[in-house]
Amino acid sequence: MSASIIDGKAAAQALRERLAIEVSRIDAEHSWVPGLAVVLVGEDPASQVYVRNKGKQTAEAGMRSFEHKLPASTSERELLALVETLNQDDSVNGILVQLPLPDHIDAQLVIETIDPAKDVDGFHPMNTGGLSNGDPTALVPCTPLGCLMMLREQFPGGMAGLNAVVVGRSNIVGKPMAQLLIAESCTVTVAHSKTRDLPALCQTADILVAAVGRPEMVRGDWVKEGAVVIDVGINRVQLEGQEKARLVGDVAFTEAAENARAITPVPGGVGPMTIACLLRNTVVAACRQHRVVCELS
Ligand SMILES: Nc1nc(=O)c2c([nH]1)NC[C@@H]1CN(c3ccc(C(=O)N[C@@H](CCC(=O)O)C(=O)O)cc3)C=[N+]21
Repeated sequence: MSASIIDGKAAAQALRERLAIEVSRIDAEHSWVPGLAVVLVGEDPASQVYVRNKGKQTAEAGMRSFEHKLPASTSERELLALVETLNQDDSVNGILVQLPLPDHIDAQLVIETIDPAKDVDGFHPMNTGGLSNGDPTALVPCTPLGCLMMLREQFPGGMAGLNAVVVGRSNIVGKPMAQLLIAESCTVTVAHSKTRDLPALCQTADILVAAVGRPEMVRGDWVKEGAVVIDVGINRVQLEGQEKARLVGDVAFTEAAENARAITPVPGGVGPMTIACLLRNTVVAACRQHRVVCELS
């Protein structure tokens, strides 16, 4: 079988178009627009890519974008004070503090300082707890949410009873992805660096989500015939004799595409959907804060 390629870029654009329509409806009926604040401390390259695309797309959807770029030397106290200011600011409906943060800042403390109602990353314990309890009002982390949306398109009849393997157990992707798949009634296994015989485990997966951050670790023969493969990895690899770094996923794409029924590419797969879901979470959060019904389909 040769896999169909899941077009995350197109799916993200379609989602952003629906968001723009909802934002203009809200503006017309209620005279406010959702606002998203992004805080970047220091100069992590992955975060810079993210911020670049995000600011543009927030504005294109008709929303307000507030960027706070702070030097790497910013103290924990200063960052917490900024978060508290943003918590109090009614024009800010969503707050995202880019991770990773410099070592001298306690990232968990920063996350726990964000008002859970404005935590559009879905990292606050109130939201992670809500997700695991099946609370429909919990804000869901953007990357796993984007993966779920693409999976739902692949399984019009639902995912109940399917074997899902999530490779990676991070708080940002692996754990919340597993929760979402459990809620879809999949049988979920979370694999990680200590997992024994990872290839054999992956071969049992109807749904395989790779989120480990290791370039092309998942090989073609790990993929079951007809599986749907979601590649969350965004790895910059420097090839010899080439000037520019190339982006590759956690999955060896060409090999895996021979066995998979459908697969996300890198770039153009999960990445664009992550940003679109961030905007979605901001619109949803803004509607809740204003106690108006969100009419997103
Ligand atoms: N609090 C927080 N939340 C995050 O969600 C978060 C973060 N911190 N820190 C950094 C990482 C990274 N991240 C990306 C999202 C989209 C693309 C993206 O759109 N990638 C394009 C490629 C862009 C390119 O060409 O370089 C694609 O995959 O097609 C990349 C990276 C979100 N992150």
